Amino acid sequence: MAAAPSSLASSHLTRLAAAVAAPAAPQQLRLRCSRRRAQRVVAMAGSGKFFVGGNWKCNGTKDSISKLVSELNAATLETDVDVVVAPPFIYIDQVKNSLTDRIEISAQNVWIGKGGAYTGEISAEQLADIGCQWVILGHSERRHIIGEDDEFIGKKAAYALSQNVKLIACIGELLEEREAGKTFDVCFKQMKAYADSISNWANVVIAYEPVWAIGTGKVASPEQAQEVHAAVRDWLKTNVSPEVASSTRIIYGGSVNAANCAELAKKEDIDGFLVGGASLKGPDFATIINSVTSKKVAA
Ligand SMILES: O=C(CO)COP(=O)(O)O
Repeated sequence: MAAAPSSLASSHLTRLAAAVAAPAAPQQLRLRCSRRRAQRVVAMAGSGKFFVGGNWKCNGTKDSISKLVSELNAATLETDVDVVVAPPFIYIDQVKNSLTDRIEISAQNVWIGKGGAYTGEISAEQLADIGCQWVILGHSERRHIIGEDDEFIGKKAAYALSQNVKLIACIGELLEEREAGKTFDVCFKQMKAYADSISNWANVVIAYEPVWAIGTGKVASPEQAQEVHAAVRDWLKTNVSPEVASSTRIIYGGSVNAANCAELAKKEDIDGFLVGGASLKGPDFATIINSVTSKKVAA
């Protein structure tokens, strides 16, 4: 692990404040990834299904979650979208017992290995036991506020997958890393840590979440997101396999909302979204899920 959580937390907050104050970073990335439209038959290839996750983070009460679940149960959702919500651990059982089976459940974290004398932790076996099918790992808030590093995240990923808990594997660069032209380097390093630990990618979704876009209202432009998604897919092609590159969904997260989702969804390599704040409002989250229709039009 890196520095102490408290200093990490304050420097992270400083960065977030800077990101809010600063204009979006000029695009400094090298356009070294070829457009591979010819290789991907439709706007979304691979496993085919658009994927939308709602990361509720450390939000909610029994009452507010009950209201949100009612909104989601009442929503009309496009059928060809995989939908997952990630409540705080303590409400997973409530959500599991009240939410339509149409939507799967994710945890926001998991212990690195088998359960036991690990105070305050939750194991992958326990997630599986209560019917929680997914876990989000490598989220920037756990990397930069809690201090989880690549190796720790990779081990968690491997263990969760070994217990048949599917993985939403987050990556993403800080604002200063983007401004220094290091976006690809940072994302590829984070990808390598996953690749070193993962042997079967069938149950993995990659979430590109630029840290400067998370919770700031500064969404990446569709071009900025597409550029990184295409680069990550090329990285998978070179470093894992062409099959994994074309079948693994790469979703975007960071200030996605009901108004900006359609333009993002049109991009070839954006296979869905990981949504924070807007996933706490049922109708908005439903609009984001249903932005798959923009993808179909773009195809
Ligand atoms: O961190 C996120 C999802 O994991 C994104 O959060 P926001 O949608 O609130 O920016």
